Formats: sequence, structure tokens, C-alpha cells
Amino acid sequence: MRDTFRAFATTIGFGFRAAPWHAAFQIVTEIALGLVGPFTGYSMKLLLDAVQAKDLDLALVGGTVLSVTIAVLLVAMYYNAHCIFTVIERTQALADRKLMTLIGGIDSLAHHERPEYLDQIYRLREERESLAEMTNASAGFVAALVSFAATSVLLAQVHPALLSLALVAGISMWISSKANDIRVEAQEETSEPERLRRHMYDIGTTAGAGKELRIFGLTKEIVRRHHETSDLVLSARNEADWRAARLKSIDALINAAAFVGAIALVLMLALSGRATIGDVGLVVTLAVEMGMVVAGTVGYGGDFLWTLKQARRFIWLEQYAKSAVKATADPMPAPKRLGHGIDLDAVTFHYPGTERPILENVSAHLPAGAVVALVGENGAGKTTLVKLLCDFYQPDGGQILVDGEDLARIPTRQWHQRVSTAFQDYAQFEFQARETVGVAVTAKIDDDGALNGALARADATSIVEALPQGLDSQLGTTWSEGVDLSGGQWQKLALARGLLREDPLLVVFDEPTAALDPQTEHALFERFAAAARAGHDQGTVTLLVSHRFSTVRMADLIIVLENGRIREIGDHQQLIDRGDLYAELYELQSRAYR
Ligand SMILES: Nc1ncnc2c1ncn2[C@@H]1O[C@H](COP(=O)(O)OP(=O)(O)OP(=O)(O)O)[C@@H](O)[C@H]1O
Repeated sequence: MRDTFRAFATTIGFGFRAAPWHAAFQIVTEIALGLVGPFTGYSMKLLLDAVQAKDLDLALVGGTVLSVTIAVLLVAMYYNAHCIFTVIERTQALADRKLMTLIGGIDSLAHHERPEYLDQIYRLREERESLAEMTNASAGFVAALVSFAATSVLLAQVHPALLSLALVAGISMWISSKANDIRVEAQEETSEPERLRRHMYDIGTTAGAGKELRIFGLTKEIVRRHHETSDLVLSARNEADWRAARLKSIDALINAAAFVGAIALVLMLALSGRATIGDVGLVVTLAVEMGMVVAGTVGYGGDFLWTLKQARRFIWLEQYAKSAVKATADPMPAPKRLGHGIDLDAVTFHYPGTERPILENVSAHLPAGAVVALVGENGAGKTTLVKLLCDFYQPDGGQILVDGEDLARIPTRQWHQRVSTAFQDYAQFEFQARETVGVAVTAKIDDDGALNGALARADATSIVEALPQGLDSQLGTTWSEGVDLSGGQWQKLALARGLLREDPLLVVFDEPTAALDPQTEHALFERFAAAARAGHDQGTVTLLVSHRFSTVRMADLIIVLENGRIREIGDHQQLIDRGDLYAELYELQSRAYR
């Protein structure tokens, strides 16, 4: 209950924060509109009674009530529509920013990788518009309830038995909410196949998979899979719709019976002289109005509950974001420089929600100022170790020690500020070139000297020089005057981004040069290694993950991982002398290049 209230308060708060006056005015006008139906019925009653009694005064009162009601209707309708759009637009923008801040700001990566979290995040992203709907749903729901109350009072004045219409309306709302639950449940249960269906659609329609789709003639297969998954999703939802429709038809029958009963009752009352002709008009109008009130309450109530569901997901995300912050019982700041280095002390790890250990008992000393290479076959656990060193995940067993202190004690955000990275799956920021590189240290976006220095270290100077407006060029052909770059050029800019930070304690290159030829990669890393060794005062550890042994060989220390365990460790010559896996793989690659 507390969570529900919190979810409601949070999302209605979005509306009032994004557009306070419009939100307040929307609620007022919505309630005014909700009263139009009952007041129209009442003025009709007055007018009919006035005609029957030939009472001019009563006719004037009835006419005035009707005129005011129509005026309120016209004015409120106009402002209400304006408020609805303004509130939704502004709230949507605010909710989007909140989602971006939460999803992108969580220290861990688990919510991007675990299926149960992905479903939640997927639904939140898909249904993000709902987060902006709370003001609208609440205003509509409150207005429908006010209308319901006013209609009930007017009906009771004619005859208390007519309140059975209100009772039936209550039952109707209950049935409709059950029908709505059935639909919502089906949507939730088909969340994963729906994600798969979307994945197929994305594969079939975006540029990323375009080349392989054509070469492998995959389009037909992807369309078939999309069809298969669609059938699964749609048949489950269709079945739920039928069940909901069966409930709704029972509801319709009850309503029809109540409507006929109410008209019969008021006619009997009128024929026996206990009700006026105006009462008959009033009951007919209000019986119809009651149907609309029920539809409104159910519709807005459904929107309200649906919005509440998304709001609860949002609260889940907020709580998850808080819980994903590493528990640092005895926090300490990251050291200014590394004197000793980083130690892996019997590190063991399995991904949350899985059983298989990916790293087992990994121990190694990464000396301050050293260039360390991490090699091993696909799936050996190299990237996983990198994720642990970047503090995206924490070890299940053992410790990572930074100058002898447990990394668990350093708050993740602080550690991230002292880590520089370049990954194989780099982000393609389609901004101006200076921003594409400069986002690594936003304070340096306008510092041409720093940007050019990083570009030079990444061997990317010529790429930017060839751009029409140099650093100010817009990247990405989907933007006006935007220019596109090759995969290797994008990767070099990502590398420059990784090299912009001046005081990192750990620099990680996880196959960031896979799109470059081996000679270029080798030359680049020779340069990084020289720079890393020259920058001993900072004690930075440079960690390089590569499958190219020509590059790896110049590292001070090479760690060979196999099935999540360290198979060998040493420098190039030591490992060659041992004649084990490294020597074998090195020989194989050298032979291929001879
Ligand atoms: N998020 C995840 N959840 C569960 N298992 C994962 C996850 N990420 C990776 N794995 C598993 O962990 C193992 C090691 O993966 P990792 O990416 O660390 O290997 P790698 O040595 O970097 O491989 P490659 O050279 O192919 O990049 C693999 O078996 C992989 O399936």
C-alpha cells in the first residue's frame, strides 16, 4: 500500500512539477466537465416541469442552468484540451530525463544483462508514455467519481430505488476492472516473447544487421521467427481479450436490465402521479449519463491502474538503482596515485542469477606503472575480469586490492572517475567531433589542446583534420551536414576518448582496436606502453585485452586466462621459455604472419 501511494505520488508529482498551473487547471476543468451531464439532466427536468406547469419563473431558472452548463462545457472543453496536451508533453520530457538518469546512472551493468531486469526495463521504455498520464488519469477518474456522486444524488431525489442504478454502476466498474486485469496479466506474461518479436523486427529493419541479412539470405527466416513469436504473443493476448469480453458482456446485460428497470419505475411513478414529466426526462438523461460515467470511470480507472503499474516499475527502478550501489561499509577515497599497484586476490565470480563460476580463484599482481596484457580464448573470462576491475560487478569471493586497500571500500562513482576505458563495443556518439571525444571529460570539450593531444595519442589526428569543420564537424549522416566515419575511424575516436583523462589509475583497452590492422594496432600500443611507462609518477596500470600476440608481447606482464582460471603469468620471454599455451598460440600466430 505504501509502495502504491509512493508510486502515485511520484508520478502525479511529475505532472505538477513539469506544468504546475496546467495540471491544477486540468483537474478543475475536468471536474467541471464531469458535472455537465448531471446539470444538463437537471435543467431538462426544470424546463419540462415548467412547460407542464406553464411556470415562467421555473422556465427561466431551467434556461439559466442550461445556458451556464453549456457555457461551462464550451470554455472548460477548450482549456481542458490545451492543459491535457501541455501537461502530457512536459511530463513526458521530465519522465524521460528521470528514466535516462536512472537507467544510465546505475553503477552496475546487471540491469542491462539479466533477463528479469531487462523485462522490467523494456516495459518501462515501451510504456514510458504512461508515466506522463497520471495527471490525466487522476483528473478523469476524480471527475467521473464527482459526476457519479452528483448523478446518484439527483436519482435518489426522484426515488431511492433508483440508486440501484448506482449500485449496478459499482458492479459494472468492478467487472470492468477484472476484465482489465485479465488483459494486463496477458501483456505482462507475454513480455519476453514480445521483446523477442521486437528484436526480430529491429534485426530486419536496421542497418546493423543489413549486410549479414543479405549475404546469408536471412530475411525470410527472421520474418518467419517474427511471425512465430507474434502468433505466440497475439494468441495469448487474444485469448485474454475473449475472456475479458465474456465478462464485459455479462456486465452489459446487467446494465441493460438496470436501465430498463429504472425507466419502468419512473414511468410507473409518473403514471401514478408520484413523479413529474421532468422526473421522467431527468431519469432517462441520467440513466444514459450513468452509462457514460461508468465508461469514464472504467476507462480512466483502467488508465489510472495501468499508470500505477508503470509507476510501481519506476519505483522499482529507483529502489534497484539505490540497491545497486555497492555497499561500502568503511568507505575510503581512491588513492591520488598508485604506489604498489592492483592485486587480484583469489577472485571468484559468477554472474548474478547464474550458477557457473566465470572466474575462479584468480590471483595476480598488476604492478603500478606496468602494461599488463590479458589473453585467452573466447569466453575465457577476460571481459568479465575487466568488468570487475571497472567495478561494474563485485567479486563473489576474494578481493581486488588497490594499493593494498579493498576496492570494495572505494565508492564506485569515485573509482569510475579514475578509470579510463576503450572497448570493442564502443559507443558511437553522433555529436560534434569535439564532443564525441570530449564527453570523457566534459570540462575539456572546448579545450582544443587537450582534445588534439588525445587524438594524437590515438593516432586519430588525420581523421579530424580531414573533416570539413575539423573538431566542430557534426558526425553521423542522419544529421544535417553530418559526416560518416568508417568503423576503424569511429573506433579511433573512441580510443581518443579513453585517452583524454589525465589522471587515471587504471586504463583498460578491451580489444579497442579490433577494427584496425595488426601493424597499426602494434604501433599504437607501442606508443601507449611508452606513454604509460613514462607516466610512472601516476603509477597507472594499463590493462590491454587483445587476441594479437604481436601487440601483447611488448606488455610487462602477460596473464593467460583459461576457463576462468589463470593458466600462466609472466613476461613474453618467460612464457615463451615455459613452452606452454602462450608459446603455442604465439607460434601459431607468428607462423600465420610469416
Ligand atoms: N552478463 C552475463 N551473464 C551471464 N554470463 C555471461 C555474461 N557475460 C558473459 N557471460 C559468460 O561469461 C563467460 C566469459 O565471458 P567473457 O566475455 O568474459 O569472455 P572473454 O574472454 O572476454 O571472451 P571474448 O574473447 O570472446 O571477448 C562466457 O561463457 C559468457 O557466456
